[in-house]
Amino acid sequence: MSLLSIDLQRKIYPNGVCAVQDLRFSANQGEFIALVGPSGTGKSTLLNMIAGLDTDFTGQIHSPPDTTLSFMFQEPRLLPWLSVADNIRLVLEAPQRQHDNARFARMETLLQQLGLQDFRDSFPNQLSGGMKRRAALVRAFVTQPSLLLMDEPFQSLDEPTAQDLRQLLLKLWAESQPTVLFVTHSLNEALLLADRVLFLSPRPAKVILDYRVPLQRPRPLNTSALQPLQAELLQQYPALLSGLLDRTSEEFPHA
Ligand SMILES: Nc1ncnc2c1ncn2[C@@H]1O[C@H](COP(=O)(O)OP(=O)(O)OP(=O)(O)O)[C@@H](O)[C@H]1O
Repeated sequence: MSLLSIDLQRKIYPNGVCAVQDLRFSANQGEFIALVGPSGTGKSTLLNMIAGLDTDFTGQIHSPPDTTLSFMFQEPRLLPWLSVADNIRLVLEAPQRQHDNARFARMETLLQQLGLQDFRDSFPNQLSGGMKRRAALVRAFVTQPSLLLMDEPFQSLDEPTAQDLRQLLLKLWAESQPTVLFVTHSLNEALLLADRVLFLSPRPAKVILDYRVPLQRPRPLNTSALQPLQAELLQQYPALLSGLLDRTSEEFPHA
């Protein structure tokens, strides 16, 4: 069943930059979709439009009226003057949300599950980069969203930490099955996580390949298992992927 349907004709910023043109796709309930494309093509712009943060565009974005949304950004965006627990409570106590004890219980479970139970009263500047991302993951999942937007959430972390977070994300996703749109520069990360990879053109962004990842779940931890897929993709779509593969081979060494 479709959760999200995107039919965008155009997004032009006031300075004349056209970030998105003729971009169309739909996402089913519970699907994990990676968006991969060159730097500056319009990936963040697209997520902002889907989240309703940017409404100045021509086109349609449809989702059922009861869709609930979480957004995890490149930076964890924790408020520095609040503890980990208070940062998370903030989304539970947002004015439009009813006080719901089950959600507070869920916060405690997630803090435990992500190994943050002893850091619930710590402040963000007392946490490592990986722990801040864990807190951001708790915040993203605690409201049990039906749509989760993730904009390069594991960028600029060391590779083992990023790999741990990817596994945690897959576990949380499997438990509650939100539809995920995950922006990444890394083909390996996309192949490891997603059911489908949407490859975007250079700006203005449009979908140039909608690729279904032919791998069973649970996904292999060892990224060398992804090499045959990469090779096959490169053979089939050489012009499309050569740039991406060059960029990602360094950043994602074999586990
Ligand atoms: N507020 C803005 N005003 C004008 N131009 C903008 C604005 N925000 C983004 N752009 C431009 O729109 C284009 C798309 O930007 P966007 O951040 O969506 O790309 P991206 O694919 O997410 O990039 P990256 O992979 O580097 O994060 C870029 O050329 C960018 O400079």
